[in-house]
Amino acid sequence: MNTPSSEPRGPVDSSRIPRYAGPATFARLPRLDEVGGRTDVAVVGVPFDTGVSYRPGARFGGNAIREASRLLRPYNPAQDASPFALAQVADAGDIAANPFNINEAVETIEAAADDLLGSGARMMTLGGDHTIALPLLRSVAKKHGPVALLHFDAHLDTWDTYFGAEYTHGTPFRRAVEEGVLDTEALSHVGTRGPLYGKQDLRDDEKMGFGIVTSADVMRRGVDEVADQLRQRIGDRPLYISIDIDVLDPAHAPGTGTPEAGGLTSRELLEIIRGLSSCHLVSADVVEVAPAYDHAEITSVAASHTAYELTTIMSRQIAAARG
Ligand SMILES: N=C(N)NCCCC(=O)O
Ligand SMILES: [Zn+2]
Ligand SMILES: [Zn+2]
Repeated sequence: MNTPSSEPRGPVDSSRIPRYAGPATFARLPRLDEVGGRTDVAVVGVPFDTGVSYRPGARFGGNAIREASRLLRPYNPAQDASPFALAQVADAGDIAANPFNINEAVETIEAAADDLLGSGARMMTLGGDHTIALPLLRSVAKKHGPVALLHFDAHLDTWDTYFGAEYTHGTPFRRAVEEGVLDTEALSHVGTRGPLYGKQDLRDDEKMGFGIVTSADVMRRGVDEVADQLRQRIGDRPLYISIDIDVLDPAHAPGTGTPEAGGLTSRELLEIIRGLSSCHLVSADVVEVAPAYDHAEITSVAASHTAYELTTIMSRQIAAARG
């Protein structure tokens, strides 16, 4: 059992056991049951993609990210931290969501998140399609109240319905605003681009409280200025970061279901995240990795590094809070 006085159990030592050997956990970390069922940061998969509007396949994203994360090393120089030594990080396996019933799947994901967050863990969730952000945010809000949201995505995901369905990967953040689980003073999309259904999409989104940093804004203003602006908007509120991997340009993330040209580079994404290391990050997700469209693990490597930076932020804060 991990207690503040016991040392966290870290990843398998890749100088003794080849990193390509054995079943994959995120970053070769222990499974949750190997650390007594309690952890500070739970990396959890949600193999669910019944909410997609175009190419399916994100149900395989979590395991692709785990496979691609074998090469992550324990010290993160960009944040000057050893995330797996500062706090216990463990792989909590997958949430078994019903692929034939979206409403039931959303309930299952919320209940599983309640259990993990209730045990004191922060969640680093690996999707799955973007539908899963809604039950995750519901659960986070039960614990922290309405949270600030930083949403990296080519898309707004604040649309209303598709084919009459309310729970889809294009609608989670409209539902979240309607349900009051978000702090509407601190909502930002980053990396937005591509064609919309109409100008009203932007008006609706603004009315919900979102600010937009487009992909072109990131290019023109640079990552430091963008991170500064986001930090100011977030302040010391509890923050949830949701990263749709299609925020990256298809050159950096071909393995996804709804690709849009003109996106961020993986370097830009990682640098913006690092610029947010002082924010109070309560949980995060990386979603929409669909390995069937990937090549040479380009997308899943980018996603694994993204999850590594987010995990580092959470671990540093947990260690700092312990003093
Ligand atoms: N969340 C993602 N990846 N995509 C949403 C796109 C919704 C649409 O097809 O309009
Ligand atoms: Zn998207
Ligand atoms: Zn999305």
